[in-house]
Amino acid sequence: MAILVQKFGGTSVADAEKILAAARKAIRAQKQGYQVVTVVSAMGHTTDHLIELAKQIDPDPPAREMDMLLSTGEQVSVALMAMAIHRLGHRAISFTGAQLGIRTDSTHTKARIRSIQTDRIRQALDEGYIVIAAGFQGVTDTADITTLGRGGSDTTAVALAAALRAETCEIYTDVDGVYTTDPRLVPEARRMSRISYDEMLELATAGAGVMHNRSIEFAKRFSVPVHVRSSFSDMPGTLISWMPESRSVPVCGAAAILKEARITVRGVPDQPGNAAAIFSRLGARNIATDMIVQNVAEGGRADISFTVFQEELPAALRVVEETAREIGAEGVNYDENVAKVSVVGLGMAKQPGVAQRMFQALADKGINILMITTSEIKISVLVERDRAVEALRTVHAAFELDKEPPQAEEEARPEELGNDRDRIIGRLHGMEDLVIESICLDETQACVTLSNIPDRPGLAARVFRQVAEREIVVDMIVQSVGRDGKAMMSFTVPQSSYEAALAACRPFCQEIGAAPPTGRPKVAKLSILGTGLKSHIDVASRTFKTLAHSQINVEMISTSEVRLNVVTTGDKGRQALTVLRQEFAEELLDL
Ligand SMILES: Nc1ncnc2c1ncn2[C@@H]1O[C@H](COP(=O)(O)OP(=O)(O)O)[C@@H](O)[C@H]1O
Ligand SMILES: N[C@@H](CC(=O)OP(=O)(O)O)C(=O)O
Repeated sequence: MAILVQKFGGTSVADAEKILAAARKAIRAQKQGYQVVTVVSAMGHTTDHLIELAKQIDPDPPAREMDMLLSTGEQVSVALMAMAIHRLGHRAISFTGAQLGIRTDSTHTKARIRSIQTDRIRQALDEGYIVIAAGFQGVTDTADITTLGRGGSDTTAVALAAALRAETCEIYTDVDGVYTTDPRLVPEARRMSRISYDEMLELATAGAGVMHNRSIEFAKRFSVPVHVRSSFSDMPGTLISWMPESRSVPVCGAAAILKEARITVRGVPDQPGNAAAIFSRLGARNIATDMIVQNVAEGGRADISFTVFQEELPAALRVVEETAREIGAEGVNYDENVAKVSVVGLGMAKQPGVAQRMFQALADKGINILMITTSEIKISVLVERDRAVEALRTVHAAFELDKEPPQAEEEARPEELGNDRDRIIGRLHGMEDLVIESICLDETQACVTLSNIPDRPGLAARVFRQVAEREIVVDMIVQSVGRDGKAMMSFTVPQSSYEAALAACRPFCQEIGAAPPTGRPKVAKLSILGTGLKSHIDVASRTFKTLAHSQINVEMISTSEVRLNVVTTGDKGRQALTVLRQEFAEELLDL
C-alpha cells in the first residue's frame, strides 16, 4: 500500500479546531487508500514562547536543556492530534522523535539526522493506525533529545518520506503553495504551480521561510516529490520535484533575509591560510557564514567581508576578533543593519545580462548595493535593512515575477540518479551527510577588478551596462564594502573578452575618479557541485584550508546550496583540482 506523509506546521495546528481539521485530512487520505504518517509541529508560536521563557532564565541557555524544552512543543501537538483522530472514530498513535527511531548527531539545537529506524512506524501502519510523528526532534546514540533547527519539522517530514519510500510528502501550511516571493512582504507575489529542487533549495536558504532548506536537500537526494499546499483549502499547491515551472525565464523567484549582519576583517595579511583560519573557527562554533567576499590585496593585505545571521553576530564577533588578532589583521568592523535580497532561477545560467537587470532596477530606485555575490542560479545583494522590502518588491517587478511564465514541458530527472547513486548514498554514514557530485576546473576565464569605486547607488548597474553593451558574458561577480566609502568589485569573463572588458571599464573608472581597472588575463575557477553545500557549513572552510595548505591563494569565492566556486591564479588550477578531490574523496560521487 502506498504511503503518504503529511506535515502540518504550527499555524495549521494552532488551536483545537485546526487540529480537528488536520485530523480530517489525515483520515481522508487513509480512506483514499494510503497508509498515512502525519508529522506535526508545535502549536502556533509555542516554540517562540518557549525560547522567550528560557531566555528569561538564562540569556545563553545550555543547548542540551534548550532541546529538552523545545521538544515539548511537538509532544503536546502529537498527543492532541492522535486524540482528535480517535475522537473522529479512527485509529492513531503518536510517537516522539525517539520512538520514531530518528537518530541524530549531538549538535544540540541544530542536529542532523543520521538514520531512521522505520520498523515501529511500519508496524503501526500495517496495523491500520495513522502514525502521528513529532516533527523537529530526534535522539542521539546516548538517548539525549535533540532538535533539528528552527523550521525543522519539514525536514522530519521529508526524511520520513524518504526512509519510508512514500509516494509524496505533503506540506500543509498557511499559504496555498510556494510563491514567487513571500506574499506577506510582496502582495503581488504569484503562486507557482511547480518548482525544481535546486531552485527551491536556493530560495529556502535565501530566506523563503515556507520550506526548511534541509528538507529540500533530503527531497532532492532521495527524489521525494513534495507538495506544498494550504491547510485551509483543498486547492492544489506547488509541486517541488526535478522539473522547474518554466525553462525560458531567467528568474523564478526572489527572497530576502531581513536580519543579516556584515562583518569585515580589515587588512588581513595576504597569505594562504588566513581566510581558512577565520572560517574554520566560525565553523567549529557552528556559525554559518554567507556572502563571503575577499577584496583583492593591496600592499600585501586584503579585507575579508562576509555576512552572518544577525542573531549570531555577538558570537561571530567574539571568534573573529580573536582570530584577527592572532593572524595580525588590522581590525574588525561590522554593520548590523543590513539585509540580503536574492533572485533565483535555473534559467539565468544560460542568459546574459540578468545581474545587470537586477542592479539597474535597484539603481532606478536609488537603493545602494553594499555587497554582491553570484552563483550560476542565484544573485544576492546586501542592502540597508530599511530598504530591503522595497528592494525585494523592485526585483520582483523587474523580472515580472507576477506574470505566469511559459510552462516547461518534459520531466527532467538527471541521469546520474540511477541505482548507482542509491547504492553510494546507502553507503553513507548519515542520511544528511554531505554529498558532492563533482569537482571541476574551468581554465577559460579571466578576472577584472575595479577598486576604489565610490560606494553609491547605480555604480554596479553602470559597470555591467558597459560590459553588456560589448556583449561580454559575465560569469561570477563579487562586490564588497571597501574602505572609506569606496567599494571593490571583481568579475570573471571569458579570456577572449578580457581586453574588451578592461576597455569597457576604463572610461567609466576615469569618469568617477577611480583607479584604472586591473585584472588577470587567466584565472582558474574550481567548482564543487553537490547538495547542501551551504548547510554543511564546513565546506567553505575546508576548501580554504586545503588550498592554503598547498600555498594556493583564493582570489574569489561564491557559495550557494548547490555549488561552491573558487577562483585562484591561472597556473594553480590543476593543483587545486587535485588537492580538492583528495580532500573531498569521501564525499565525492564521481570518483
Ligand atoms: N516564497 C514563499 N512562498 C510562500 N510562502 C512564503 C514564501 N517565503 C516566505 N513565506 C512565508 O512562509 C510562511 C509559511 O511558513 P511557516 O510560517 O513556517 O508555516 P508553518 O507554520 O506551516 O511551518 C507563509 O505564511 C509566508 O509568509
Ligand atoms: N516548532 C518548530 C519546528 C517547525 O518546523 O515549526 P513550523 O512547521 O511551524 O515552522 C519551530 O517553530 O521551529
